[in-house]
Amino acid sequence: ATAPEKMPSPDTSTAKSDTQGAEFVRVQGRQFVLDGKAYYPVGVNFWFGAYLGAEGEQGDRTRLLKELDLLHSLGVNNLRVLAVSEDSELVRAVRPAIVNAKGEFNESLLQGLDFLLAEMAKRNMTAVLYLNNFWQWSGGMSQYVAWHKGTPVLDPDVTGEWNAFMQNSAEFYRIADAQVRYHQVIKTLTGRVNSITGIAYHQDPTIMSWQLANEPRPGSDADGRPNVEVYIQWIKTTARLLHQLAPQQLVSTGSEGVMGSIGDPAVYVAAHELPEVDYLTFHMWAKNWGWFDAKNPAATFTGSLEKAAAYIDTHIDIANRLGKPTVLEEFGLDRDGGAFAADSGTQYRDIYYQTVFNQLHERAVAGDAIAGYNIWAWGGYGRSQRADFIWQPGDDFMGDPPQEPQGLNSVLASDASTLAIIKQSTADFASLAVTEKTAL
Ligand SMILES: O=C1NC[C@H](CO)[C@@H](O)[C@@H]1O
Repeated sequence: ATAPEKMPSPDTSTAKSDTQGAEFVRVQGRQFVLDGKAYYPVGVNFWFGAYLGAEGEQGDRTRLLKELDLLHSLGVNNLRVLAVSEDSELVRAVRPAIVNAKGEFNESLLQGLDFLLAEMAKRNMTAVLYLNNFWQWSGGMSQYVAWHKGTPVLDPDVTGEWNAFMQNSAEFYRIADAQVRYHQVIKTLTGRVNSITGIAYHQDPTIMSWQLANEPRPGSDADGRPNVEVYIQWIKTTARLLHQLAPQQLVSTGSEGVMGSIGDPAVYVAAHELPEVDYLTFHMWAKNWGWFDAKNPAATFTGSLEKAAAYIDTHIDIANRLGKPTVLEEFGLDRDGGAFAADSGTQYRDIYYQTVFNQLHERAVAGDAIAGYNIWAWGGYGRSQRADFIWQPGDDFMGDPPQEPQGLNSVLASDASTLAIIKQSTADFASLAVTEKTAL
């Protein structure tokens, strides 16, 4: 489906317009700019922020305020947040969902997003909101495909068949009525008037960027090549729609980089040289990509650091060539020994974080296109009470979505050594922003 030329502008008649003049994050060459100065969004993945912000039993606003205050004390100025989840039978999908098969929205969860954004604004935080998911843990693209086909969703946590799942998710790009549903979701979110601030989402400078999806891929590495053209077209069409509906905010893809582009840098470049894509994103997964084995660190940790350094340089170099900023918006590492318990160590994680932060900062100081990062993922005060660490509806939310053990990659409020490393890094980037001369 292609977006009709003239998009109906969202109804924001009840919205306040006091954001006039409020500064939105902009792109200037390889940098983000805010209020005439270089801006480095540095922070965490906080996928469950809207869930925590919901009123009553569904959410936990008291905890959310504690989390935001702690994050603010660490110098975090940016959160990457799941803005839409789809109602699904996928066994590891988060429940409840924000939108259902009929296109009806869970108003309580959207008010949770309202509350989150309102509280983030008070702490000078900006948000990256992703509008879909290539993976199963929030319904995502495969749920749209199941709605279209009227058949049970292909569940990778049941079949174990991840290549088939990825190819199935990628069918989303080709299904016209799935795109019509998705466009309706986008119009609803960008046009929503925050029930707390009265500001329309598309006029709210707290929202730095609308992101097409979490980790959209053309398909599986083995079979995804035939989908590349429709994948690129999907990015262009969706980004154009977002620029029509939210002209003051940025658009990003949510791509993992080359590893999320069937391993082909040319596919990643083709997706991100599009003028409709304002900045690049990349993610880095030492465990998932077989670099690091927490059970055998002696044999794998040094190699992981080398592979990570190379992956980072490759993606900053591509962004340099494209002349756009790039953000490392996901990276993480297991707790020592692959443990999940909150009292387990983070020796290797701390070295990994410090090493990555050092490289990002060095490249930023050199004037390269690295413009920010988000660690994956903030668990804060959340804890799992389950012997198997598997999330069940009603449990605390942690940085690990429901498809992964709760504690796998989560950075916890009690992880003092890791928090100290994060705090130092955000301070380094904040001082970089102050010292840099940026043309108005
Ligand atoms: O977006 C993601 N990337 C990797 C995370 C850790 O495996 C995962 O939880 C999430 O789906």
